[in-house]
Amino acid sequence: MASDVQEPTTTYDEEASPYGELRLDLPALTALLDGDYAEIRAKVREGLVEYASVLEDAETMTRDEFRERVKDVVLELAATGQTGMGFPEEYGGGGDIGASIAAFETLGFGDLSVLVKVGVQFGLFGGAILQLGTKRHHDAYLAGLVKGEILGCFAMTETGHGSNVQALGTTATYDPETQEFVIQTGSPAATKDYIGNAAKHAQLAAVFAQLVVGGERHGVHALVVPIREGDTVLPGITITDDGPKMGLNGVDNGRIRFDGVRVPRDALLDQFAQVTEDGQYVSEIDNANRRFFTMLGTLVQGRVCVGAAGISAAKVALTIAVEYGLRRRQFEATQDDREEILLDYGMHQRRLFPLLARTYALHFGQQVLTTQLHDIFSGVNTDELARRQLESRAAGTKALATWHATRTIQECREACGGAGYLSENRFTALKADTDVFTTFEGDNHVLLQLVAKGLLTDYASDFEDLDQFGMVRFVAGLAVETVLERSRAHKLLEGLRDAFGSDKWDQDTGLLDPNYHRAMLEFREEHMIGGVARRLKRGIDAGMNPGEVFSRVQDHVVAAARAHVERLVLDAFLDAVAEQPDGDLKTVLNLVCDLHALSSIEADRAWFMEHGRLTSQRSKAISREVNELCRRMRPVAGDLVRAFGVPREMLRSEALLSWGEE
Ligand SMILES: Cc1cc2nc3c(=O)[nH]c(=O)nc-3n(C[C@H](O)[C@H](O)[C@H](O)COP(=O)(O)OP(=O)(O)OC[C@H]3O[C@@H](n4cnc5c(N)ncnc54)[C@H](O)[C@@H]3O)c2cc1C
Repeated sequence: MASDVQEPTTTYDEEASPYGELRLDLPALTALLDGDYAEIRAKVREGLVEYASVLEDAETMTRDEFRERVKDVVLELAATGQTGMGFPEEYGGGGDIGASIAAFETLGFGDLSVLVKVGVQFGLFGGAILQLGTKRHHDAYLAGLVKGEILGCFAMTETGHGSNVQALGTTATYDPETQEFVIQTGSPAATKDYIGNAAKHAQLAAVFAQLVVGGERHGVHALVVPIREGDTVLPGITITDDGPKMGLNGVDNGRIRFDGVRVPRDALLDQFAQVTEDGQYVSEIDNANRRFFTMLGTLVQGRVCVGAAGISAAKVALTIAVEYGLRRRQFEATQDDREEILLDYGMHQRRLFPLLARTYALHFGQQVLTTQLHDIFSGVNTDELARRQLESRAAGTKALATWHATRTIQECREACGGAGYLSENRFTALKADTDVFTTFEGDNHVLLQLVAKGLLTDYASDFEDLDQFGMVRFVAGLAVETVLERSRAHKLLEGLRDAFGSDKWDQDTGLLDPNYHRAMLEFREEHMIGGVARRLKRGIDAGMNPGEVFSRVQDHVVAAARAHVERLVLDAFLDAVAEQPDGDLKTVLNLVCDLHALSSIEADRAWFMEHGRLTSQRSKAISREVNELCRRMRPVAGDLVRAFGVPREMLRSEALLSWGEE
């Protein structure tokens, strides 16, 4: 695609602009976005182009044919080594977790059934074997699954329980006579449900079940259970298809029931708990809750990947909408004798550019998360607190990124008008396939409650022992001063007054001052966390049931968590900009970051006004500034989306993207 499609019709007073004339070095920006794993991303991009026809196959093939096609693509990818990068080298993997996330993120530009099937096979199933299993499981399965010779599924969710996994109904009961576990589904609600790879292709399942040893229940554990040989489902196992879905129809999701299925003692993935031959349950982690959350914590990579994929899907949508906006004309709006370019309309800029800026912010937020994950899982960082913070950050980033994807894809579809509605222009698949990102790997609202739990308890060492009610009791049990201390908003305000040298820092500071942006987001975060803590404590002190207190405060809890992650994302963007040497690239990034920060404040201006941080005058000034920033972004908008490096073939949209060419 040409990089100089249409010059904007709007002119600017460059001298009056704090950014001056905008020039963008496209390769330099792409290199910055691709980061440390540019080579791997390039390889995955090439691969995407090779099997680009899969995007069309999703529309033309029957569901059964398409599932087989997707499976074949996944196996081809496995053969090239693109999907095994996170596994140890001794089993044919690449031994680099950061690389595996970068590869997955880049795969997110392509067909999302392929992406999700890769996620199920290598991330979920492979991740369970790697993280929850021990050497004998690694020796038995890893080399085969990395090559795609062993296909597996991750059978955690049941019809009755998705978010509350601790309440699963499937049981694995140890029989010391035969040294086997007996897997039993029990009630219909305990049927494994929505399980990717289960309906057709998986030979093995990592089954999550309540472990019963010597008549005693020890909570949820995972076991490897063979479910199929060739196409034949094994005795005692019933598998049914989940049927057509809203999207991702290249993935074979299914339901599994187990009736007295026996597996050897070795089938228990026993990294965190073992069962001896004579039926003794042994674990170094005494507390069942903590054990459970420790096990789940090792699977955090799945969440990191889904957030990354959401951001990639948003990039695809924005690339199409901005490129189309640079070509499509409607109405004669200026003196020019031609109709106006869509992207020159203020409204079009307003709709797309804040989303584009936020995509950049989330990209940098995700980069920080990936680095943290890599360091912790590669043993570079062994700090326990950092591990807990990583889990929280992964949950929060996944929620923000996937909601952002849903919103962005819809706006971009509308921005392409009727053309956006045609399947050949990609939005049908983007909308349908990403919709569930907000639900799987943890429902977003539930994930944000997890984030809030960490914040309210300051990631205390017993953080993982606490369920919702435990958390309420924990906060309620804190001394009043401690709860007040948790609300650092007051102190923060004093600090800000000193730092800005003004009592009215929130009115006097320049709207484009990054310290102002950060201060606003930090104030909101601290104020909200403090407010939640006080409300929880007040409810308990008044003798209310902890469950009821929590339920009443829940909207506040989720808002606080969201505010926290918003601030983390802004910090990541600010840091990325600050690290750049002075020059054109930094200037453009500053503009994008300013737009992200100010449009975020604008989006929540009711809250800031309610809490005395924004006068109505300043609020209006912020809206004017957002408009101005959008106008200024217009000349570089095309290159800002091109820097994402979405391969042309992944956009499809032939007619749409050649619009206006003679
Ligand atoms: C296409 C697809 C693929 C999937 N693949 C797999 C897979 O391979 N393996 C697997 O194990 N699972 C898989 N899942 C399951 C998925 O992880 C669950 O659907 C998800 O965790 C949500 O659980 P649920 O459906 O039971 O929803 P529920 O937990 O019933 O939630 C329903 C609604 O209630 C709300 N809610 C729940 N609890 C609370 C609370 N405490 N407070 C306030 N609101 C609450 C939620 O926000 C949500 O909006 C898949 C699902 C789909 C749709």
